[in-house]
Amino acid sequence: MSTAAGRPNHAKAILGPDLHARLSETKVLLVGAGGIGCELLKNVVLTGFGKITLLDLDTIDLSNLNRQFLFRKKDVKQSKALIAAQTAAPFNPNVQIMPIHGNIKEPQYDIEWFQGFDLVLNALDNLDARRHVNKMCMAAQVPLVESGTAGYLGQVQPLVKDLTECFDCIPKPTPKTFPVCTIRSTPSQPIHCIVWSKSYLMGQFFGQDEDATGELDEAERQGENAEEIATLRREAQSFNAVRAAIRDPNNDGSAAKQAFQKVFDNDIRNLLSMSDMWRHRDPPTPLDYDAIMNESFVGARSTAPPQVNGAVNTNGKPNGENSVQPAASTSAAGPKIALKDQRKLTLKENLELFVSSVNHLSARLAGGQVDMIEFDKDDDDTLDFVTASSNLRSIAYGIEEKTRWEVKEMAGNIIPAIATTNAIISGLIVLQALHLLRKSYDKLRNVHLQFKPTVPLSTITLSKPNPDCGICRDTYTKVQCDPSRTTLEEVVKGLLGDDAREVSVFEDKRVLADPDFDENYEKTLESMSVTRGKFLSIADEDGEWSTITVAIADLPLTHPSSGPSLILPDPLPRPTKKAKPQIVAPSTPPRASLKRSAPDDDIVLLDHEPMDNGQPAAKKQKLSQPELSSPSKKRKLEEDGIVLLEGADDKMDDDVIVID
Ligand SMILES: Nc1ncnc2c1ncn2[C@@H]1O[C@H](COP(=O)(O)OP(=O)(O)OP(=O)(O)O)[C@@H](O)[C@H]1O
Ligand SMILES: [Zn+2]
Repeated sequence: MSTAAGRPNHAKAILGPDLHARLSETKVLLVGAGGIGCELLKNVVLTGFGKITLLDLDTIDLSNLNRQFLFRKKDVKQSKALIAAQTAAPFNPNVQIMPIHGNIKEPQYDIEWFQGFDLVLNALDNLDARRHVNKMCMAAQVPLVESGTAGYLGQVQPLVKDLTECFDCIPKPTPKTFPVCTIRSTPSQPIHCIVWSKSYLMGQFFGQDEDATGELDEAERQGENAEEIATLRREAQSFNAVRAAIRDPNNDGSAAKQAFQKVFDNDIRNLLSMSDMWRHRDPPTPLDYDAIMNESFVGARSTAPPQVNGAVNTNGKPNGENSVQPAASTSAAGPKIALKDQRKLTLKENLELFVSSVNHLSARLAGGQVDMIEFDKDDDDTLDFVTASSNLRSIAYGIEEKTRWEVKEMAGNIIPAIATTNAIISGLIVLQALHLLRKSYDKLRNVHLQFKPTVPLSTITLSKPNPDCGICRDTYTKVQCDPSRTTLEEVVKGLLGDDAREVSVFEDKRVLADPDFDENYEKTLESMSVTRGKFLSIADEDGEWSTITVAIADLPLTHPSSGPSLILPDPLPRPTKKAKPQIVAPSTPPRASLKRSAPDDDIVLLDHEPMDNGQPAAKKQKLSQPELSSPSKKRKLEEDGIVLLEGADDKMDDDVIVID
């Protein structure tokens, strides 16, 4: 029987009537309707999970169609969740699919919402959303199956609070970073130029206006080197002039030339004047706009391969290392028939691409539709800009140029998505989900799809939670309240009851109170933006007791408006005694995080200041003080990219890009 109506019989025969009947009552949440999510939805529908909620924030892109089989060309630009639900619903008329077009991080998807599910299945593509769902599932005590694919590799991991590791038990590998001087002044590889262009230059030209004048005035007052400050001021002013020209509605195209001359000519000349810098390395060559355009430019080195048919460049030498870059408009890498994206551009072509991309981006900003533009690998104008500007920088520094295709891969950190991998992983997710529903916890496995033809799948018995984990070792609880009428003190003191321990209180990365800082206790939660969907963490000062993490939920709908503004849990949460505080990383080696595309995860631009959460300086300052005696919290903050400086002498790793 192969009709939709008959399909559940297959599942029933395999699962047995009991589990099959239970499945129809099972409420499952699927987060993500992309590559894995589409396959997974098809599987859960056919298996007979009766009540499926499918959530995705995105709309369908043309590039999704080669592997996200629930979508067709006519669906492009429509909500992924809606269309996936519509396409999959007829596969099994016995199931209900409730699609939601939204971001899982929105506050309405709070602890109570998560508690409405029996099971959560992740099909996400970024660390941030994965960590969020992990925390929500730990707080709501709902089992989660986490998954990811990267090319031919994949992983499925069931996560159950108190029974197994959670997603955050093992620190994820530190994102790839480069020393700031390499990016700013002394690149030696194509990736350095791509990072510079994507993460620095894009922001300077098209990003939000960050007026550095105040900071420089302050630095001057503090007695910093006056000459250096004057140079920084000049640099900021010339960037401001270019930014203004780019945003000028009357820009006649001259902004692109101005931008080019600033970064590829003037700035390089300034760098060359620091002769010490070039004692042991090859100096860069300033690029001359007019000479390149009229094909008379001589001077920059190119590593572009020789042209076909033994072609020679304008000065008679074959192209290659240390030869002179021709300004000719023929392709440096091959015949004209090569795909536009897959051939290297000449110097002049790169300049022309720079000019046209700046003009396009400038028109978008000057038109007032947007006030800033960020790099997006699927936005042709930003990709053109990053391709052209990174290649121009490479040429100035004698580094090999890259094709637009290669730049897209490197800047977008893309590993090709493989539909078969997604299909295998989605099948494995359902198998683990069934173990969870049967409560066959001893059968749960961490499964890896690997590149070994003889052993394509490896299964690993699940590890116990890491006792130092800053997420799953917390004691979770919930308060229902009206945040506009409830003070921090009412919540904290109410939850601690007779417990008179000294504590610090956090909301995410913000320190709201500690034993020496109690001004916030009398404030309402709302005045500190602690509202529905957020968590407060109450950490023991001595690190002896587990942190109490409190989910903020709304008052019940039936709660009388004249009733109390806060309903505390009954019984009150009981933190557990920690074995011994440790400030060491767990012994388990970090595993590779499986994410196929995570352009924003791979590069960290760290400022000397801790992350600005829009908080006043005093509170940000709190973060840099050593009172964070809850070791798990400290480790978690460090993983989040917050650097806790223990004292005045503490130094930042120099393996970090600091862009100011
Ligand atoms: N915070 C979030 N809330 C809801 N959905 C999310 C969130 N973050 C990511 N997603 C969704 O997770 C899905 C991941 O799927 P996938 O990795 O196939 O990405 P994609 O965007 O479809 O593909 P590609 O990145 O290759 O263009 C995407 O559809 C994305 O919209
Ligand atoms: Zn954990």
